[in-house]
Amino acid sequence: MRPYVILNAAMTLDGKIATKTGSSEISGLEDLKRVHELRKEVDGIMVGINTVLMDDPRLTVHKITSEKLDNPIRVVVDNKARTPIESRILNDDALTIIAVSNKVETDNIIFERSKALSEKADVFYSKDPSVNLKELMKYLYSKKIKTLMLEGGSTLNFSMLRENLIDEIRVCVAPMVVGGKYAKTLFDGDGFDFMKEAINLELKNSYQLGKDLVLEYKVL
Ligand SMILES: NC(=O)C1=CN([C@@H]2O[C@H](COP(=O)(O)OP(=O)(O)OC[C@H]3O[C@@H](n4cnc5c(N)ncnc54)[C@H](OP(=O)(O)O)[C@@H]3O)[C@@H](O)[C@H]2O)C=CC1
Ligand SMILES: Nc1nc(O)c(N)c(N[C@@H]2O[C@H](COP(=O)(O)O)[C@@H](O)[C@H]2O)n1
Repeated sequence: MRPYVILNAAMTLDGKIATKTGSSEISGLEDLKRVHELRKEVDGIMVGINTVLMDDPRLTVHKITSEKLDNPIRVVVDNKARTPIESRILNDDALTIIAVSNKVETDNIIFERSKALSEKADVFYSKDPSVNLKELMKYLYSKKIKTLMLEGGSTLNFSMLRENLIDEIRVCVAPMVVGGKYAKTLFDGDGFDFMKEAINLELKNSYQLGKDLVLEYKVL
């Protein structure tokens, strides 16, 4: 068993989720409120380590008022235990799970960092050199995460997609373009070689929110 996974992101019309320097404020206020309504509904929110290093996100419900007392559990996929100990994701607002790779077994620095992180978070130790996402999903389900919001970045998005671990994609398309071949897109990673390998989607809903366009797809 694994959580039901909803990928949510904001991108420019040219598919970028950040500029080449990592600047990523894309959504308008209305869309951010939609995102936080979704955060309120899910049991967990997951990001890759580069997103933590670039954005220092909180990943809590903080742009809307909520009667719900608990924030979702935060999850960071972090092979080498690089999550800074002072980062906001480790504050007391919610429980945090850091998933690290088996590099902790052979690299003393990584081991020491994961030990320090375990004082502030629940550390999941994967058996593989890059966190085994299927294994991680099973673990999250065992921790009562039945619905998981995936909030980027592009590398983790593609790994989750390739492993068939995404059920829905909700994307806010902002009316702007930034260009740049080094700017992150919605899905990066290695990509597929041929169109016949593409993951097919079905558009379920689309609507305008302020200046932005929201598209909601089911992954087939
Ligand atoms: N506009 C938006 O909606 C959003 C934008 N962003 C932006 O995205 C950018 C970050 O994206 P990106 O650089 O792609 O990084 P990610 O946040 O996707 O993190 C990728 C890293 O996660 C680690 N990792 C561990 N296991 C896996 C695995 N199985 N598969 C994939 N990754 C794994 C790796 O770390 P290691 O290298 O240590 O091995 C990898 O390099 C930032 O600029 C951020 O602002 C992020 C979220 C939303
Ligand atoms: N939906 C959305 N729109 C944008 O414009 C964004 N830049 C993001 N980014 C994601 O939200 C995280 C920040 O969360 P906090 O406000 O700090 O809780 C960021 O790290 C991305 O995952 N999302």
